Amino acid sequence: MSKVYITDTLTKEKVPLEPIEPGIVKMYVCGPTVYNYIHIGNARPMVVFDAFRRFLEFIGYKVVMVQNFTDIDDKIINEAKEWGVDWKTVADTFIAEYFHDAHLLGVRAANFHPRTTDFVDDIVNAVQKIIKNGYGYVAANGDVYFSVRKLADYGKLSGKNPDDLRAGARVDVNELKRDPIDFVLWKSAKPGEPTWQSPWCAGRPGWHIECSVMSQKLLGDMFDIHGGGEDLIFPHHEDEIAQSEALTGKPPAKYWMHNGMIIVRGDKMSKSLGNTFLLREAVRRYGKDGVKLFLLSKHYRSPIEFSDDLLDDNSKAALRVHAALNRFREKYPYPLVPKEDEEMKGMIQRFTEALSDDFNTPVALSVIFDALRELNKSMDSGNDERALKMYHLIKRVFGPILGIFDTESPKKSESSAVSTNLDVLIKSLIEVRNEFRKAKQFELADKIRNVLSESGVKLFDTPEGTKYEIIEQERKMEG
Ligand SMILES: Nc1ncnc2c1ncn2[C@@H]1O[C@H](COP(=O)(O)OP(=O)(O)OP(=O)(O)O)[C@@H](O)[C@H]1O
Ligand SMILES: [Zn+2]
Repeated sequence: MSKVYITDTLTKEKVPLEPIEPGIVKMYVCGPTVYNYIHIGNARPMVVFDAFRRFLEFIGYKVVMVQNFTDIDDKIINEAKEWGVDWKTVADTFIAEYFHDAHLLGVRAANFHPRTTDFVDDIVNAVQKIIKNGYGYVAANGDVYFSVRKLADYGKLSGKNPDDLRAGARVDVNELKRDPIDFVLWKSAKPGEPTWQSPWCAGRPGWHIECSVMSQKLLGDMFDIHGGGEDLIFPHHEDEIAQSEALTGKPPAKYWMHNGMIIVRGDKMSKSLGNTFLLREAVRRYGKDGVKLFLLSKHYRSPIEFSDDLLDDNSKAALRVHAALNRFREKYPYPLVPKEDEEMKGMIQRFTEALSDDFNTPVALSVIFDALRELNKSMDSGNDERALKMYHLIKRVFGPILGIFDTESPKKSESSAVSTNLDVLIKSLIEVRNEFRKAKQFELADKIRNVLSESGVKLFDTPEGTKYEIIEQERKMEG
């Protein structure tokens, strides 16, 4: 089995992946809080860790993967209140929508998809143990907090220093915590909120404890890789380490892997900031493989600036691959298996080496595009034998490892025709608005902006011109 290197967030070094149990990689990836449709930022860890898992399987590992759903949280409760339904209806709805989107994107389900509220008994037991071990305390109102100062090396994952955090912390007059940087393990409910029984008060788990408990329950005290977006390093993963050390004396995972953020004009794309581009809309406009190439064409730890143009370029690249695969299959509808020759071996080796080097997908993709060029050349020159080899590499070896090119390219369906027309329509309105602005007829220009905004189309004036985004279209359509 070839050696795989990954960048471990804890040591900040590229280290060889040496699983605790040889041959098996146990991986836990933090999943979404389910109160809305997922956006293209949430899709990044889904795509990256799914592809990483496929790659590990390709080189011979067994992989056990867990991805949780946070199904109770203030934001879920607030949405439920707004819509006049209970929290569970909101959570169930967006878990169903999550699976719809994962399927659309060709992201395989994890082995386990635990939900927080299915583990409340275990969470209560864990909180009790943390208190018993001297790391937790009960506040006057029944909240339970983790006492950060009990851990000498708190902050080691994020590089944050408890004294600096303390200096920057906002201290409430009604402070229940003994130290402003303590974090909540169990929180009491406000009137009307859903509750679970506990020895301290009727309430619900804090956010961080769920992942410590579910990962321990499903993967053991210590597993191999803990993953998620880098926005979770602090406080979520830092606090998970603190909790696991308080519970077992060990950190939860041997390695930490974090994907970089999808950025929109300097901010992280996030449901709570409302600057999202829904994954479903992205797949509709750019195709599943266009979106996946967009997410995999940069190294997983680098940020990606959200850009229509970049998505468009990747969508076109995906179409070029589909066109070549289709052309080959028109001649050979049921292509069989070619004999592996030195050229194929060499390309597989380059591909594998790239992914073994901290999962370098941009380099791996360049091998796919080399194979694409050779496929087209071979078809042009009538070398069908070599064309089959290149087809085989793209369609059956490289594609499945990255989770791309496994379905037919999207046909020009009615919906994509609608979306093309919509794009033309919006761009024409933007042009008209710019004409008005040039003529200093700002009232009319604003009217266009407002009408678009009411239809869920948000305009952004950038140095490269006016761009638009369709915001939360599904919700707008209900109202
Ligand atoms: N902009 C982003 N780029 C890359 N990954 C992201 C981005 N936003 C969230 N993630 C990742 O998506 C997963 C689900 O996160 P979560 O549901 O907290 O998303 P969110 O949009 O940030 O929501 P919220 O606004 O509620 O914090 C996590 O692994 C998180 O790190
Ligand atoms: Zn988590």
